[in-house]
Amino acid sequence: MEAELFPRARAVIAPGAVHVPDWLAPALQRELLDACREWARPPAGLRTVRTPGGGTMTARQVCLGWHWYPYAYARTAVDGDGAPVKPFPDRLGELGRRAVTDALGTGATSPEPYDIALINFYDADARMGMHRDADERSDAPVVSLSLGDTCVFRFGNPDTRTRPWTDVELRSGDLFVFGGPSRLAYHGVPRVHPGTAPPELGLTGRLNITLRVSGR
Ligand SMILES: O=C(O)CCC(=O)C(=O)O
Ligand SMILES: [Fe+2]
Repeated sequence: MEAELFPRARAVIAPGAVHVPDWLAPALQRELLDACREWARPPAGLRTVRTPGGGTMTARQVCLGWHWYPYAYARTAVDGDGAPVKPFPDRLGELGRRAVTDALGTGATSPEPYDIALINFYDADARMGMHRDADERSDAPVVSLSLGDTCVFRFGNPDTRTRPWTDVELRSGDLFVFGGPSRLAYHGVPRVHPGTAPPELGLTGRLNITLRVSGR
């Protein structure tokens, strides 16, 4: 990664949606990457998600706490090997709370604990279409952590899949939190920039971890 002339600034992208660059220290990125490699193993490991229309998502996914499939949550990998979903680790819950406080302030923390992690792995050609995270029964903010390659993260509005939106560059270690009026905003990943991960991390591709509250 090139050295920046100026450090990238934290930015409010929409009401309740905040980008905090370089939130995860390199050692924590390494720890999370190692953990993702373990979580990706079977049973209930990394899988290709099939949509009801017959398509497949190009980002592959593994879940912790609750298993997401289009468009609901289950306790087992119902669209995979059927195994029980791996437990949601306490340390991710703590990380989620700290992320919300740092991004949105103490008033924004959810009374319910974070209990879902969706981990998406993007290779150079993977992307994610515009969608809303609408299968949770909680309005607690979604916490997004990025590792590896830089991507374009498109953050839109709650009403339409189309403009207005803002394209944000998410790099390894960046935090993005969306809650409040932006909790149900459409968002997606139109592009990953291959080969942009910090070399010392040791990841080819991009991982994104979203932490959520199920409300169940
Ligand atoms: O990869 C990202 O940055 C976004 C992932 C996402 O929107 C999701 O998992 O619902
Ligand atoms: Fe999403």
